[in-house]
Amino acid sequence: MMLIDIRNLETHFVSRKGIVRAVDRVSLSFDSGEFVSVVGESGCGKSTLAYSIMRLISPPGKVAGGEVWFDGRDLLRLSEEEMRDLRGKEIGMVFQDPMTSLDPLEKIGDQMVETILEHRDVDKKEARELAGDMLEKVGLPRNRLNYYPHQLSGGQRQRVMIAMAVMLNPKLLIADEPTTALDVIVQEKIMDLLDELRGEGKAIMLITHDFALASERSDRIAVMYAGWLVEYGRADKLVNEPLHPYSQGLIQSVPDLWIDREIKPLPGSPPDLSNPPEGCRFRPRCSRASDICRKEPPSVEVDGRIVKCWLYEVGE
Ligand SMILES: Nc1ncnc2c1ncn2[C@@H]1O[C@H](COP(=O)(O)OP(=O)(O)OP(=O)(O)O)[C@@H](O)[C@H]1O
Ligand code: NI
Repeated sequence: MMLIDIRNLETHFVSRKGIVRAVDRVSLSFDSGEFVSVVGESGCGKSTLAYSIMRLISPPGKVAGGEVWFDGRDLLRLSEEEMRDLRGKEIGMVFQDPMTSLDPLEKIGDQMVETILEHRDVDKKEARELAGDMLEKVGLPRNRLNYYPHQLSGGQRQRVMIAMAVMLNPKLLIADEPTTALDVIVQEKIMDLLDELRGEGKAIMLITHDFALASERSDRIAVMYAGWLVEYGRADKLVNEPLHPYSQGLIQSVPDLWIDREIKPLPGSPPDLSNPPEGCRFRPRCSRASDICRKEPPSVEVDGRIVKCWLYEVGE
């Protein structure tokens, strides 16, 4: 049994224009000690997938179907109280902008200690000790406990967020664009840190629109397009020989992946999800589209990978 097994997950947002199927029957699973990246352009449903796992979708959004098996339990069937206890303790999450999740008026150490005391049976002194240990673990000096968030750089704040996300020793860490606002060197250091946590046996789910970043560290890559999981499989295979035309397009548009190769930008942009194209949602941008693509493609297993594309349906 895998640590996390997502089956047919569906999350909708109801808008004036209709129902937005931001996560549309997505299935994927991975195990402890695996680093999985979820990639895709803006608006393809990556964050919605993460928030759905954490049950943090609020109206007008709603998880409309599916299962999220985590360590033997379906998270979608837990009570709100069980879920609150599980967040942070069993699944940690780092969000894109640390300033929205850190309290600007409270010192880093006090914020960390509060969370530890909520979940752990320790006294204040022990909690502070643990908070200091966690800062050191993410490469910050202990005295940062006495700093306010605004006294830290963006990279340091992101480290604090990661320290807070892993201080209760969760089995899974979900990081949604944790390095987007950071320069390349700091970005690499944060990636090293995630790598290290994977090395300790945690599962890492990194959400990023940066295919190059994903390809460097991941064991597996999930490619999302317009709410669909269009390709999922081992990272090395997916990067070297992408199967889905969207994966191919994404990879060809990334400068860092190959040196001797012409970079081809991927024309167009993802559809408006309140009114997606009929059949394959990638069809209007796909150079290999044919008549059959007016029908929704099946998810096919090819070479240990899952691909949602008619090209791989045997007999078509
Ligand atoms: N609170 C919301 N209300 C209505 N629609 C939403 C809401 N949050 C997300 N959506 C819609 O769901 C779809 C997926 O959005 P999501 O934020 O999950 O994409 P993403 O892949 O994380 O994009 P980005 O790379 O920009 O973060 C988009 O069409 C978006 O407009
Ligand atoms: Ni997002």
